[in-house]
This record gives sequence, structure tokens and C-alpha cells, in this order.
Amino acid sequence: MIIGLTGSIASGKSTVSNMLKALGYPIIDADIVARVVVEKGTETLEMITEVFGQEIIAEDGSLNRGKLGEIIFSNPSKRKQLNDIIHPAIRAEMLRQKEELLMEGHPTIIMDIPLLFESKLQSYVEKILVVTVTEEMQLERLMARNNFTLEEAKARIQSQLPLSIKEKEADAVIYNNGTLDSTEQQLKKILSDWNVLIA
Ligand SMILES: CC(C)(COP(=O)(O)OP(=O)(O)OC[C@H]1O[C@@H](n2cnc3c(N)ncnc32)[C@H](O)[C@@H]1O)[C@@H](O)C(=O)NCCC(=O)NCCS
Ligand SMILES: Nc1ncnc2c1ncn2[C@@H]1O[C@H](COP(=O)(O)OP(=O)(O)OP(=O)(O)O)[C@@H](O)[C@H]1O
Repeated sequence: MIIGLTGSIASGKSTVSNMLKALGYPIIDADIVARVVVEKGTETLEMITEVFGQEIIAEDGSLNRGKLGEIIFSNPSKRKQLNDIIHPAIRAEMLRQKEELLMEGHPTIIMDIPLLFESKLQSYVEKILVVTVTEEMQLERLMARNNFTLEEAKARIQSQLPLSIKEKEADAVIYNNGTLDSTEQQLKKILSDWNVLIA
């Protein structure tokens, strides 16, 4: 079974993804893939530099992620420009990894994709698992984790579809407002309901 794990920024996807990894599931992580496809020397990084200029390149020639984030999270048309360049590369690499894991014979594969709904990737997966939190908790955890101001955190949250919409579209929802233990119990119950819990 191919499970799509999603949510919104700072809702707890990586936390759940780490739990799944510890349970033994293979994970394809879109955020990691998004870093690999823009490594120094890649064609994708060159295309991004052509559009956004040398200012988004750090002294060592790698992508200055903070700088590019400042630009795209405060400007929807710039964000679209970046997405149009980088998303095809991310999709291709994720599908390549999925094929590789299928060939290796893994019965269950997790695809951790923050923008699963925004990028309309529902057809890539068989079940959709959404990790959600209240708006207040999301804002609080994002500001604490990334040291963002209220304004910076809100800009990032508003770059994505509301969690309330994602919850409605999900096959199952994990409510991550409580303890990590509560989150893990919910996760195991869902995996068991789907008959994919690794004993
Ligand atoms: C702009 C970049 C360089 C900022 O890097 P930074 O290290 O600060 O953030 P990171 O990559 O860890 O992303 C953190 C979270 O931001 C959110 N996010 C990232 N990109 C986007 C986007 N284009 N639109 C909406 N939300 C986004 C996701 O929830 C993601 O989990 C980076 O986010 C990026 O390359 N974004 C485009 C690729 C993309 O869409 N990635 C999301 C997963 S497919
Ligand atoms: N149940 C919880 N209790 C306390 N803190 C939590 C809990 N779940 C997550 N956190 C913390 O909240 C922050 C956001 O969680 P996490 O990094 O898992 O979110 P994410 O959805 O993967 O975010 P992103 O989309 O930015 O990658 C982290 O600092 C994490 O340690």
C-alpha cells in the first residue's frame, strides 16, 4: 500500500514520519528530495538562478535557502515561478524512489509530501493520512521551531491550503495537539485498521 502522509507546515508530519521510520516503514520524503534536486551543480539550481538571480546563491555556490524562502513566501507569483521549476524535478525523483522501493518488494511505502493537495498529487497514493493541529498550536510550534516572527510564520501558513480542508479530504486524520504518545497511539490504530501494521 502506498500511503501519502501530509498536513501543513509544523503540523507534525516529520514527527509522524520519524515514528513510521522507527516502526520500519520505508519513507520517501519530499522535503529531502526538494533539497537533493537543487544541490550545487544541478540543472534545476541553474534554472532557479536564472529566474531569481545570483543573490539566492551562497558564497560556497549552494542555494541560500533562507533568502529564497524570504522571497517566495511573501510573494505568490514568485512562489509559483519557483514551483513551476522545482516541482517537476521533485515529482520525477519521488516516483523514481517509489519504483525502486516497489522493486525491492516493500509491501507498504510512505510518501511524506507536504504539498500533496496543493500540487494535486492524490493519485500518487492509495491512502491519505493527514496530521493536523489547531491553528494556535501550529503558529506556536512554527514560531518556536524556526525562530520566526508572527508575520513570517503567518506568511508560510497562508502559502498552503487550510488544514480544515485537508482533514475533510483525508482517509484518516491524526490530531497532534496532545502528547507524542497520543499521536503514536492514533498512528498505530490507523495502520492496524488499514491492515498494514508491522508487528
Ligand atoms: C523555499 C525553500 C528554499 C525554503 O527552504 P527552507 O529550508 O526554509 O524550508 P524547507 O524546505 O525545510 O520547507 C519547510 C516547509 O515549508 C513548506 N513549503 C516549502 N515550499 C513550499 C511552497 N513552494 N509552497 C508552500 N509551502 C512550501 C512545506 O511545508 C515544507 O515542509 C524551500 O522550501 C523550497 O525549495 N521550496 C520549494 C520546493 C517545495 O515545494 N517543497 C515542499 C515539498 S514538495
Ligand atoms: N505532539 C507534540 N508535542 C510537542 N511538540 C511537538 C509535537 N508534535 C510536533 N512537535 C514539535 O512541533 C514542531 C513541528 O513539528 P514537525 O517538524 O514534525 O512538523 P512538520 O509538519 O514536519 O513541519 P514542516 O512542514 O515544516 O516540515 C517541531 O518542533 C516538533 O518537535
